[in-house]
Amino acid sequence: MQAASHHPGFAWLNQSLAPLNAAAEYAARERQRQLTKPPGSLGRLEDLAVRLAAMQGSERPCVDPAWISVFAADHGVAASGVSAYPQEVTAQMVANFAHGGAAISVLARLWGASLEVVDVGVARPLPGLPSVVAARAGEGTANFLAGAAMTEAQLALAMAAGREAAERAWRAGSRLFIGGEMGIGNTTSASVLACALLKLDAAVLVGPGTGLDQAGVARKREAVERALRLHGEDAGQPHGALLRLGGFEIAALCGAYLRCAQLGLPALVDGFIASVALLCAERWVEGVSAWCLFGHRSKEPGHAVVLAALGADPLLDLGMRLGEGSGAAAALPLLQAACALHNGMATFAEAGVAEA
Ligand SMILES: Cc1cc2ncn([C@H]3O[C@H](COP(=O)(O)O)[C@@H](O)[C@H]3O)c2cc1C
Ligand SMILES: O=C(O)c1cccnc1
Repeated sequence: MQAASHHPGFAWLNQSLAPLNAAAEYAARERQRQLTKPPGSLGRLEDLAVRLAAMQGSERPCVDPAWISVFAADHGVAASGVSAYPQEVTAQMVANFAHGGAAISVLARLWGASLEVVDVGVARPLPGLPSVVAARAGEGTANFLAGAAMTEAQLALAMAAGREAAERAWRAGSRLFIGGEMGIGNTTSASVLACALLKLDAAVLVGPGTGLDQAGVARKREAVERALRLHGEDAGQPHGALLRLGGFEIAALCGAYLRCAQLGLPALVDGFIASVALLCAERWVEGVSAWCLFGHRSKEPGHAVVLAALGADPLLDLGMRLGEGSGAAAALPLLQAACALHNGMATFAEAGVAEA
């Protein structure tokens, strides 16, 4: 763990990560060899079951019930014309999540996952949404083209919002955590965070987000370049990067992945923004990504770069570029299948099938 800050709000980050269980991993691998199929014939579904066994400390892994937290917040940089959509969409989508009408709402219902929405700092939340968890670190971040995006205290609050979501999932008996995000402008924040941490040029990371045209992408790239000139020196490590360039929802996701790794709760990672949050977490405390599986490769071009930096090879590549946790949720039934096959298939001995 790097010495980032003496702010007491970060003390929880000193807790050690949970260990992976080598005995359960071995037992699961042995079981896979005995199931009625040629060894290896279920491909990555076999590896998924074995990795989940190591994480859950059980020869018989299970991802149900799965838990989804969608973190929502606004971005000061949205005022600089970096998104195809206006900032109000963040609050409007929070209402849509609460009413069950968003893509992630449908997928959560379809696969039987519980879904909560956490307001980490929407600029102007719509009134009368009792089902939204309030964990507000502010009324959106400040525009990082003018100064730091947030204060130290706000960063601690936003990361604690993620920590608490992981703890709610854990207390509810969830076996898998999915984090999603909603925040107009957050692909700009995620791009500049990744540039600062990976020391890459804006051109490598910046893409269309919600659907900018060429001129829009050029404007966004210029904004990212300006932010790097302003903050790059102080943003080479995750604490400084999140403080100066972050979003509250990205910091919350970072905190959630860190807490999942401390608790020993496997996380299924979504697209570009979620992966950048995980990059922050992994740079903060090495080993967090060992607790993560990767749902999909987003069409946002920067995602491939961040996945490579994390050494990740996601399950799906469907051309999705939505966020909200939707790409992770789309991969959830594959994890369910991996566990069901692992736990439910007969062994050669049980079925009386001859081995090779
Ligand atoms: C209706 C709507 C629903 C969404 N759900 C997720 N996002 C996604 O788009 C945003 C990031 O793109 P950018 O940086 O270009 O603003 C985030 O809120 C992200 O989750 C959405 C965007 C829109 C418009
Ligand atoms: O991959 C993502 O997370 C993504 C891409 C574009 C827009 N919003 C989210």
